[in-house]
Amino acid sequence: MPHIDLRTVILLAGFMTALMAVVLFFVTRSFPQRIRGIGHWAGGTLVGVFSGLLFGLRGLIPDALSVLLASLLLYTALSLWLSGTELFYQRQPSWRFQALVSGVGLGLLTWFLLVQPDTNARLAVAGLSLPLFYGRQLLVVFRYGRPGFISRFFCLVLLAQIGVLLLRGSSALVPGLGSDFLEQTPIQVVYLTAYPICTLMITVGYVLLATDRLRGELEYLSSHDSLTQILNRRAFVEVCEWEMARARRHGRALCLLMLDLDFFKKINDTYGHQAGDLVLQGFVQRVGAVLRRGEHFGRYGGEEFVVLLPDADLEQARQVAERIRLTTAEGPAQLPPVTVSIGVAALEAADTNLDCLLSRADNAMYLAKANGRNRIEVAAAGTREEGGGVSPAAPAP
Ligand SMILES: Nc1nc2c(ncn2[C@@H]2O[C@H](COP(=O)(O)OP(=O)(O)OP(=O)(O)O)[C@@H](O)[C@H]2O)c(=O)[nH]1
Repeated sequence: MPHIDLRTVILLAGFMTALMAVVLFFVTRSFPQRIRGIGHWAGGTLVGVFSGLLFGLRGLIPDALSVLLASLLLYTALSLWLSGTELFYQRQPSWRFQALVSGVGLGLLTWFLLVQPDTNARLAVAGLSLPLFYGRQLLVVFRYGRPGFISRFFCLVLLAQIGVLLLRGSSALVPGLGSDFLEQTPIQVVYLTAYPICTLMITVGYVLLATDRLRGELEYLSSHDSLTQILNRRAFVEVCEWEMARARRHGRALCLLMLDLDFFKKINDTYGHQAGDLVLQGFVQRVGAVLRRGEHFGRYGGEEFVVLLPDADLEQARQVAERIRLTTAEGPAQLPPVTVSIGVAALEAADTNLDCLLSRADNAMYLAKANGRNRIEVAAAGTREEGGGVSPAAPAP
């Protein structure tokens, strides 16, 4: 095996991890405060760097510093990392678990340094207790992480780190395989090279997780209405186009509802704009409760909303519209009463684009307004012109 200066490896890895700590501190400062845990990751990385430096000075400084203080810093660093991950996923930090593992680990390390000196026992204690911190992080990411490449990458790196530590810890218990910390044995060379690389990759994982969270939030903000949290017009149109193409490909039905709250201006004028906002939110909540998975709901503008019903024929769509009309009129007692007018249109072969379908639903909705509001009008097949082909089957308010 080629000669590798292990002290240099540790110091170099410490330098690179210190750079990652700086990156994480920048991320902490520039990312929104609501994304929690990044500060803990940055702090843990910095503490870990000092711990690595002390370990690297083994033999040059007293053991109390290069073993005990270094270990204390390492357990602290891993506690901060674990807490950061728990906070990142809106979990309570597991303080008791962290205190227990750190307390038992540090107690045994002190015993095997000062009372009954035994290097292999210390390596075994560290190798078997530190994976508990990584294992718990792994569980948190596995349970609460957003499915996708970044979570998978992070879990794999954590698994690799757990493997490296367990290998080192258990090999210290096998007679003949134990060695001192900076000794040039194959197992120690592998351990002291793999461990810092995994540590570095974990810090890269933290940066990736944080940027992925921010990307997800920006994506949500750009596609959802800020008042009602449903799809905004742009995102709804995208969904509609996708569903229209799918319906055409598979020869399936598709219906669109155009909903407009009645006399909404009066609500604003009578109760104030804030009460108007609450009415809009209450309306969205009630309509959301009527809709099923796979049905899409968007805010088209002001007090105008749209619902897309894949695989629904006109009769099914009319039934959904009626449930929406009823639940709106029932409204909660603590909010100003409101009603809704609804236009229903089904996708037809003649609808060359989404605008055709939207305009037929819109026309039917205007007819519902003209016919007295708080009612449903259905655009009959083949109607393209304003006001044409309205079903008389619409229920009376
Ligand atoms: N509170 C609140 N009001 C809004 C919002 N967006 C639009 N509006 C109001 O909605 C009202 C719409 O009024 P109009 O277009 O005249 O329609 P309407 O009073 O509902 O009458 P009809 O549609 O004919 O039944 C306007 O007063 C807008 O200011 C919003 O986000 N919050």
